[in-house]
Amino acid sequence: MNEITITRPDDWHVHLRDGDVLTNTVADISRYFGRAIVMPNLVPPVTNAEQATEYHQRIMAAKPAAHFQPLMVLYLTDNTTAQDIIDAKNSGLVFAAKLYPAGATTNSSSGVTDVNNLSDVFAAMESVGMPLLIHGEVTTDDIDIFDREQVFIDNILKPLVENYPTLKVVLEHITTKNAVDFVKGASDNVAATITVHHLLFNRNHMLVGGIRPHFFCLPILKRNVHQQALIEAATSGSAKFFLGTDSAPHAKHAKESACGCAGSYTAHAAIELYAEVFEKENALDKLEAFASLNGPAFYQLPVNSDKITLIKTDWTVPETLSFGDDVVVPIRANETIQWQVQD
Ligand SMILES: NC(=O)N[C@@H](CC(=O)O)C(=O)O
Ligand SMILES: [Zn+2]
Ligand SMILES: [Zn+2]
Repeated sequence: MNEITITRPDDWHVHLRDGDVLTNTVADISRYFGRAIVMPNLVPPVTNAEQATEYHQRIMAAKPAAHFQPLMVLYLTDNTTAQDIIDAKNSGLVFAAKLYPAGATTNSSSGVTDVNNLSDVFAAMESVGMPLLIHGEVTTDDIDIFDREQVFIDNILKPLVENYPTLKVVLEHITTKNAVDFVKGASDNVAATITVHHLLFNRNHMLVGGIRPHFFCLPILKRNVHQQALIEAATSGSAKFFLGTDSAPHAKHAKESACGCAGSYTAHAAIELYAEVFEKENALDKLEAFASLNGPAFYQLPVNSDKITLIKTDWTVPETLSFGDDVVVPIRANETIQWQVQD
Protein backbone atom coordinates (compact mmCIF):
# COMPACT_ATOMS: atom_id res chain seq x y z
CA MET A 1 0.00 0.00 0.00
CA ASN A 2 1.39 3.42 -0.96
CA GLU A 3 -1.27 5.67 0.48
CA ILE A 4 -3.64 5.59 3.42
CA THR A 5 -6.37 8.04 4.41
CA ILE A 6 -7.69 8.08 7.98
CA THR A 7 -9.86 10.29 10.16
CA ARG A 8 -7.69 13.06 11.60
CA PRO A 9 -5.85 11.53 14.60
CA ASP A 10 -5.43 12.92 18.14
CA ASP A 11 -2.52 12.63 20.56
CA TRP A 12 -3.77 11.58 24.02
CA HIS A 13 -0.46 12.29 25.83
CA VAL A 14 2.06 14.99 24.93
CA HIS A 15 4.49 17.38 26.60
CA LEU A 16 4.54 20.80 24.94
CA ARG A 17 6.63 22.46 27.70
CA ASP A 18 6.38 26.23 28.09
CA GLY A 19 7.96 29.57 27.15
CA ASP A 20 9.82 30.12 23.88
CA VAL A 21 9.87 26.41 22.93
CA LEU A 22 6.08 26.46 22.50
CA THR A 23 6.55 27.88 19.00
CA ASN A 24 8.33 24.67 18.02
CA THR A 25 6.40 22.05 19.98
CA VAL A 26 2.99 23.49 19.07
CA ALA A 27 3.89 23.67 15.36
CA ASP A 28 4.91 19.99 15.38
CA ILE A 29 1.96 18.68 17.37
CA SER A 30 -0.64 20.64 15.39
CA ARG A 31 0.70 19.76 11.95
CA TYR A 32 -1.98 17.06 11.58
CA PHE A 33 -3.19 16.10 15.08
CA GLY A 34 -6.69 17.40 15.80
CA ARG A 35 -6.41 17.45 19.59
CA ALA A 36 -3.77 16.70 22.18
CA ILE A 37 -3.96 15.93 25.87
CA VAL A 38 -1.34 18.38 27.16
CA MET A 39 0.59 17.11 30.15
CA PRO A 40 0.75 19.47 33.14
CA ASN A 41 4.26 18.71 34.47
CA LEU A 42 5.57 22.25 34.07
CA VAL A 43 7.70 23.98 36.70
CA PRO A 44 5.63 24.90 38.68
CA PRO A 45 2.96 22.34 37.67
CA VAL A 46 -0.54 23.13 36.40
CA THR A 47 -2.56 22.43 39.55
CA ASN A 48 -5.74 24.48 39.18
CA ALA A 49 -8.22 25.77 36.60
CA GLU A 50 -6.67 29.23 36.53
CA GLN A 51 -3.20 27.90 35.69
CA ALA A 52 -4.67 25.56 33.09
CA THR A 53 -6.52 28.48 31.48
CA GLU A 54 -3.33 30.57 31.38
CA TYR A 55 -1.31 27.68 29.92
CA HIS A 56 -4.04 27.14 27.33
CA GLN A 57 -3.72 30.82 26.34
CA ARG A 58 0.07 30.52 25.97
CA ILE A 59 -0.37 27.46 23.72
CA MET A 60 -2.94 29.29 21.57
CA ALA A 61 -0.61 32.32 21.40
CA ALA A 62 1.97 30.00 19.79
CA LYS A 63 -0.46 29.81 16.84
CA PRO A 64 -1.30 26.15 16.34
CA ALA A 65 -2.87 25.10 13.02
CA ALA A 66 -6.57 26.04 12.85
CA HIS A 67 -7.77 22.42 13.24
CA PHE A 68 -5.94 22.00 16.59
CA GLN A 69 -7.46 22.02 20.08
CA PRO A 70 -5.30 21.58 23.21
CA LEU A 71 -7.05 19.57 25.94
CA MET A 72 -5.71 20.68 29.32
CA VAL A 73 -4.92 18.44 32.29
CA LEU A 74 -4.76 19.12 36.02
CA TYR A 75 -1.67 17.91 37.94
CA LEU A 76 -2.75 16.19 41.16
CA THR A 77 -0.83 16.91 44.36
CA ASP A 78 -1.35 15.95 48.00
CA ASN A 79 -3.24 19.26 48.33
CA THR A 80 -5.70 18.91 45.43
CA THR A 81 -9.32 19.25 46.57
CA ALA A 82 -12.65 18.08 45.19
CA GLN A 83 -13.43 21.75 44.51
CA ASP A 84 -10.29 21.98 42.29
CA ILE A 85 -11.77 19.17 40.18
CA ILE A 86 -15.17 20.86 39.94
CA ASP A 87 -13.59 24.21 39.02
CA ALA A 88 -11.42 22.51 36.40
CA LYS A 89 -14.41 20.75 34.88
CA ASN A 90 -16.39 24.02 34.81
CA SER A 91 -13.54 25.81 33.00
CA GLY A 92 -14.48 23.81 29.89
CA LEU A 93 -10.76 23.55 29.07
CA VAL A 94 -9.65 20.75 31.42
CA PHE A 95 -10.39 17.20 30.22
CA ALA A 96 -8.49 15.03 32.71
CA ALA A 97 -6.38 14.97 35.86
CA LYS A 98 -2.95 13.37 36.08
CA LEU A 99 -1.53 11.25 38.85
CA TYR A 100 2.25 11.39 39.07
CA PRO A 101 3.52 9.36 42.00
CA ALA A 102 5.94 11.79 43.68
CA GLY A 103 9.43 11.33 42.22
CA ALA A 104 8.39 8.93 39.43
CA THR A 105 9.45 11.00 36.42
CA THR A 106 10.39 14.43 35.02
CA ASN A 107 8.95 17.26 37.17
CA SER A 108 7.01 14.95 39.46
CA SER A 109 8.39 16.20 42.78
CA SER A 110 5.05 17.88 43.59
CA GLY A 111 3.22 14.65 42.79
CA VAL A 112 1.12 12.46 45.03
CA THR A 113 2.79 10.68 47.97
CA ASP A 114 -0.18 8.44 48.86
CA VAL A 115 -3.26 7.86 46.69
CA ASN A 116 -5.26 7.04 49.82
CA ASN A 117 -5.27 10.76 50.65
CA LEU A 118 -7.12 11.58 47.43
CA SER A 119 -10.40 9.74 48.01
CA ASP A 120 -12.47 12.97 47.85
CA VAL A 121 -10.71 13.97 44.64
CA PHE A 122 -11.30 10.60 42.94
CA ALA A 123 -14.95 10.66 44.07
CA ALA A 124 -15.35 14.15 42.55
CA MET A 125 -13.75 12.93 39.31
CA GLU A 126 -16.16 10.00 39.19
CA SER A 127 -19.14 12.29 39.66
CA VAL A 128 -18.13 14.91 37.06
CA GLY A 129 -16.88 12.23 34.64
CA MET A 130 -13.25 13.34 34.49
CA PRO A 131 -10.70 10.65 33.51
CA LEU A 132 -7.74 9.93 35.77
CA LEU A 133 -4.49 9.64 33.80
CA ILE A 134 -1.73 7.72 35.55
CA HIS A 135 2.04 7.54 35.31
CA GLY A 136 2.05 3.98 36.62
CA GLU A 137 5.34 3.38 38.39
CA VAL A 138 6.26 2.93 42.03
CA THR A 139 9.24 4.95 43.16
CA THR A 140 10.86 3.18 46.10
CA ASP A 141 14.56 2.25 45.91
CA ASP A 142 13.90 -1.40 46.68
CA ILE A 143 12.00 -1.89 43.41
CA ASP A 144 14.12 -2.38 40.30
CA ILE A 145 13.51 0.24 37.60
CA PHE A 146 12.42 -2.50 35.14
CA ASP A 147 9.76 -3.76 37.60
CA ARG A 148 8.26 -0.44 38.66
CA GLU A 149 5.26 -0.53 36.32
CA GLN A 150 4.30 -4.09 37.21
CA VAL A 151 4.55 -3.43 40.96
CA PHE A 152 2.46 -0.27 40.57
CA ILE A 153 -0.26 -2.24 38.80
CA ASP A 154 -0.32 -4.95 41.47
CA ASN A 155 -0.03 -2.75 44.56
CA ILE A 156 -1.68 0.56 43.64
CA LEU A 157 -3.73 0.28 40.46
CA LYS A 158 -5.67 -2.92 41.11
CA PRO A 159 -7.05 -1.68 44.46
CA LEU A 160 -7.70 1.77 42.95
CA VAL A 161 -9.91 0.53 40.11
CA GLU A 162 -11.71 -1.80 42.54
CA ASN A 163 -12.45 1.09 44.91
CA TYR A 164 -13.60 3.45 42.12
CA PRO A 165 -15.36 1.24 39.57
CA THR A 166 -16.94 4.16 37.67
CA LEU A 167 -13.75 6.25 37.54
CA LYS A 168 -12.35 6.39 34.03
CA VAL A 169 -8.65 5.49 34.19
CA VAL A 170 -5.97 5.72 31.51
CA LEU A 171 -2.73 3.91 32.30
CA GLU A 172 -0.36 6.12 30.35
CA HIS A 173 2.54 5.04 28.13
CA ILE A 174 2.35 1.33 29.03
CA THR A 175 5.56 -0.66 28.62
CA THR A 176 4.89 -4.22 29.79
CA LYS A 177 2.88 -7.31 28.93
CA ASN A 178 1.62 -7.09 32.52
CA ALA A 179 0.05 -3.72 31.72
CA VAL A 180 -1.50 -5.02 28.50
CA ASP A 181 -3.01 -8.00 30.35
CA PHE A 182 -4.25 -5.83 33.21
CA VAL A 183 -5.97 -3.34 30.88
CA LYS A 184 -7.51 -6.10 28.74
CA GLY A 185 -8.92 -7.79 31.84
CA ALA A 186 -10.26 -4.62 33.44
CA SER A 187 -13.65 -2.97 32.85
CA ASP A 188 -14.39 -0.66 29.93
CA ASN A 189 -13.51 2.26 32.23
CA VAL A 190 -9.83 1.30 32.04
CA ALA A 191 -7.73 2.02 28.95
CA ALA A 192 -4.11 2.71 28.02
CA THR A 193 -2.03 4.88 25.75
CA ILE A 194 0.93 3.40 23.87
CA THR A 195 3.86 5.47 22.59
CA VAL A 196 5.49 4.84 19.24
CA HIS A 197 8.95 4.52 20.78
CA HIS A 198 7.79 1.65 22.99
CA LEU A 199 6.44 -0.03 19.83
CA LEU A 200 9.63 0.54 17.83
CA PHE A 201 12.26 -0.18 20.47
CA ASN A 202 13.22 -2.40 23.39
CA ARG A 203 16.03 -2.03 25.90
CA ASN A 204 18.60 -3.53 23.52
CA HIS A 205 18.14 -0.53 21.24
CA MET A 206 19.05 1.71 24.19
CA LEU A 207 21.97 -0.27 25.61
CA VAL A 208 23.62 -2.66 23.13
CA GLY A 209 26.74 -1.29 21.43
CA GLY A 210 26.75 1.90 23.50
CA ILE A 211 24.30 3.87 25.59
CA ARG A 212 21.82 5.91 23.55
CA PRO A 213 20.43 8.67 25.73
CA HIS A 214 17.69 9.68 23.29
CA PHE A 215 16.03 6.30 23.89
CA PHE A 216 16.01 6.90 27.64
CA CYS A 217 12.46 7.64 28.74
CA LEU A 218 10.20 6.64 31.60
CA PRO A 219 8.82 4.09 32.04
CA ILE A 220 12.10 2.71 30.69
CA LEU A 221 12.18 0.51 27.57
CA LYS A 222 11.73 -3.14 28.52
CA ARG A 223 12.58 -6.56 27.05
CA ASN A 224 11.55 -7.57 23.58
CA VAL A 225 8.67 -9.79 24.86
CA HIS A 226 7.06 -6.70 26.34
CA GLN A 227 7.56 -4.75 23.12
CA GLN A 228 5.82 -7.59 21.26
CA ALA A 229 2.86 -7.50 23.67
CA LEU A 230 2.51 -3.75 23.12
CA ILE A 231 2.60 -4.20 19.33
CA GLU A 232 -0.10 -6.86 19.55
CA ALA A 233 -2.28 -4.65 21.76
CA ALA A 234 -1.93 -1.54 19.58
CA THR A 235 -2.62 -3.38 16.33
CA SER A 236 -5.36 -5.61 17.75
CA GLY A 237 -8.19 -3.17 17.11
CA SER A 238 -9.20 -3.28 20.81
CA ALA A 239 -10.88 -0.02 21.84
CA LYS A 240 -8.91 -0.07 25.11
CA PHE A 241 -5.65 1.04 23.48
CA PHE A 242 -5.03 4.36 21.80
CA LEU A 243 -2.35 6.73 20.57
CA GLY A 244 -0.39 8.81 23.07
CA THR A 245 3.03 9.86 21.84
CA ASP A 246 4.47 10.96 25.18
CA SER A 247 6.64 13.18 23.00
CA ALA A 248 8.79 14.70 25.75
CA PRO A 249 11.49 17.07 24.49
CA HIS A 250 14.60 17.92 26.45
CA ALA A 251 17.40 20.08 25.02
CA LYS A 252 20.26 18.09 23.41
CA HIS A 253 22.71 18.98 26.19
CA ALA A 254 20.25 17.84 28.89
CA LYS A 255 19.93 14.40 27.23
CA GLU A 256 23.59 13.93 26.24
CA SER A 257 24.85 14.35 29.77
CA ALA A 258 26.40 12.36 32.64
CA CYS A 259 22.92 12.44 34.20
CA GLY A 260 20.56 12.70 31.25
CA CYS A 261 16.86 13.60 31.41
CA ALA A 262 14.12 11.06 30.64
CA GLY A 263 12.00 11.66 27.54
CA SER A 264 12.06 11.08 23.77
CA TYR A 265 10.92 13.54 21.10
CA THR A 266 8.58 12.03 18.50
CA ALA A 267 6.11 14.82 17.67
CA HIS A 268 7.96 15.61 14.42
CA ALA A 269 6.98 12.25 12.90
CA ALA A 270 4.56 10.50 15.22
CA ILE A 271 1.81 9.17 12.95
CA GLU A 272 4.41 8.37 10.30
CA LEU A 273 6.31 6.15 12.76
CA TYR A 274 3.13 4.49 14.04
CA ALA A 275 2.21 3.77 10.39
CA GLU A 276 5.57 2.03 9.97
CA VAL A 277 4.85 -0.25 12.94
CA PHE A 278 1.31 -1.04 11.78
CA GLU A 279 2.48 -1.73 8.23
CA LYS A 280 5.14 -4.16 9.46
CA GLU A 281 2.37 -6.04 11.29
CA ASN A 282 0.12 -6.01 8.21
CA ALA A 283 -2.32 -4.00 10.32
CA LEU A 284 -2.59 -0.65 8.54
CA ASP A 285 -6.36 -1.24 8.53
CA LYS A 286 -6.26 -0.94 12.35
CA LEU A 287 -4.33 2.36 12.44
CA GLU A 288 -7.42 4.55 12.26
CA ALA A 289 -9.07 2.89 15.28
CA PHE A 290 -5.91 3.27 17.35
CA ALA A 291 -5.06 6.82 16.24
CA SER A 292 -8.42 8.46 15.59
CA LEU A 293 -11.40 6.53 17.02
CA ASN A 294 -10.61 4.77 20.32
CA GLY A 295 -9.36 7.87 22.14
CA PRO A 296 -12.42 10.07 21.48
CA ALA A 297 -14.72 7.14 22.35
CA PHE A 298 -13.04 6.73 25.73
CA TYR A 299 -13.06 10.49 26.47
CA GLN A 300 -16.65 10.70 25.17
CA LEU A 301 -15.72 13.33 22.61
CA PRO A 302 -16.71 13.44 18.94
CA VAL A 303 -14.39 11.94 16.36
CA ASN A 304 -12.67 14.54 14.17
CA SER A 305 -14.72 15.28 11.07
CA ASP A 306 -11.90 15.63 8.53
CA LYS A 307 -9.20 13.29 7.27
CA ILE A 308 -5.45 13.09 6.66
CA THR A 309 -3.54 11.14 4.03
CA LEU A 310 -0.19 9.44 4.52
CA ILE A 311 1.87 8.65 1.46
CA LYS A 312 4.85 6.34 0.99
CA THR A 313 7.84 8.56 0.28
CA ASP A 314 11.29 8.45 1.90
CA TRP A 315 12.36 11.51 3.85
CA THR A 316 15.28 12.12 6.20
CA VAL A 317 14.79 13.39 9.73
CA PRO A 318 17.12 16.32 10.51
CA GLU A 319 19.98 15.82 12.98
CA THR A 320 18.42 18.37 15.32
CA LEU A 321 15.27 20.49 15.46
CA SER A 322 14.84 24.00 16.89
CA PHE A 323 13.79 24.07 20.52
CA GLY A 324 13.55 27.73 21.49
CA ASP A 325 17.17 28.97 21.79
CA ASP A 326 18.30 25.36 21.95
CA VAL A 327 17.99 22.21 19.86
CA VAL A 328 16.33 18.85 20.45
CA VAL A 329 17.47 15.56 18.91
CA PRO A 330 14.39 13.85 17.47
CA ILE A 331 13.89 10.08 17.32
CA ARG A 332 15.25 8.81 13.95
CA ALA A 333 17.62 11.79 13.67
CA ASN A 334 19.64 11.53 10.41
CA GLU A 335 17.67 8.45 9.38
CA THR A 336 14.86 7.95 6.91
CA ILE A 337 11.15 7.46 7.46
CA GLN A 338 9.00 5.94 4.74
CA TRP A 339 5.64 7.50 5.44
CA GLN A 340 4.79 11.17 5.29
CA VAL A 341 1.59 13.10 5.94
CA GLN A 342 0.47 14.99 2.85
CA ASP A 343 0.28 18.76 3.40
N1 LIG B 1 8.30 10.10 29.61
C1 LIG B 1 9.39 10.68 30.03
O1 LIG B 1 10.44 10.03 30.07
N2 LIG B 1 9.42 11.99 30.41
C2 LIG B 1 8.30 12.87 30.53
C3 LIG B 1 7.48 12.63 31.75
C4 LIG B 1 6.61 11.41 31.68
O2 LIG B 1 5.74 11.30 30.82
O3 LIG B 1 6.75 10.52 32.54
C5 LIG B 1 8.82 14.32 30.53
O4 LIG B 1 8.06 15.21 30.89
O5 LIG B 1 9.98 14.52 30.17
ZN1 LIG C 1 4.88 9.60 32.56
ZN1 LIG D 1 4.59 11.88 29.45
